[in-house]
Amino acid sequence: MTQDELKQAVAVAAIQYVVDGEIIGVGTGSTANFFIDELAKIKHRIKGTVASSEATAARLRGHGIDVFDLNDVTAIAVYIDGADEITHSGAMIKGGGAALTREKIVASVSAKFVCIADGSKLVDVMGKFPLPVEVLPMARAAVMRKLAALGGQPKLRLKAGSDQAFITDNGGEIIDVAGLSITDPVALEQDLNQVPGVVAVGLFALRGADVCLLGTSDGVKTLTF
Ligand SMILES: O=C(CO)[C@H](O)[C@H](O)COP(=O)(O)O
Repeated sequence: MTQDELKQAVAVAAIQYVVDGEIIGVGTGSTANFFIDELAKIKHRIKGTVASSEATAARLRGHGIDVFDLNDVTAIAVYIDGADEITHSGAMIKGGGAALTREKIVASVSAKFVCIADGSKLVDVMGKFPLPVEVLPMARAAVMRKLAALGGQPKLRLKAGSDQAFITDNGGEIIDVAGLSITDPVALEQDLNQVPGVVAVGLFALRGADVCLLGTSDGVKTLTF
């Protein structure tokens, strides 16, 4: 199976976690996009959604699915999103699609986090995928020095085909940190959360996934944490 077929398979499997009559949190990225297209087929069953990015909101609305402002919502039944890496304990690196801050906020309000990923995302130790960190632009250099002091190789994310910084939906910039071997993701997330100028770190360990639907050539495997 191709990687896209695996993503499609987990997107289909995720529909069983959609709670009828409730608001669903929706992630960002290519796997989340497959899920959105599946969700559109049962949109009459849900109250609506909260989106983790402008791109996701646009895709949901394109399917005629209601998108609520998080400020108008008190509870989200389930949050469904992809990941760049996930461990056997449900900790994740996210933010390859630059939506980590809103993803973390929407996930924090959600009763359950269902991660949907192709099998290549399951790792023993995270860090092969560079860790995305969203920063306020004025703090970029200061935060990069701190990240280098932690042993990482920080690199400012650029707009594709340009030498300009990529700007997130929140007006922030993204630093991608290579070279980290993340043996204690909870401690690293706590430490990086304390660095002034960091808006959000793409480590989801303090609030990891509750379930991971993993696409493999043997079918969709369900990991629960
Ligand atoms: O965190 C994310 C976006 O910020 C994505 O969930 C992550 O990058 C995985 O993306 P894809 O499903 O395209 O592999």
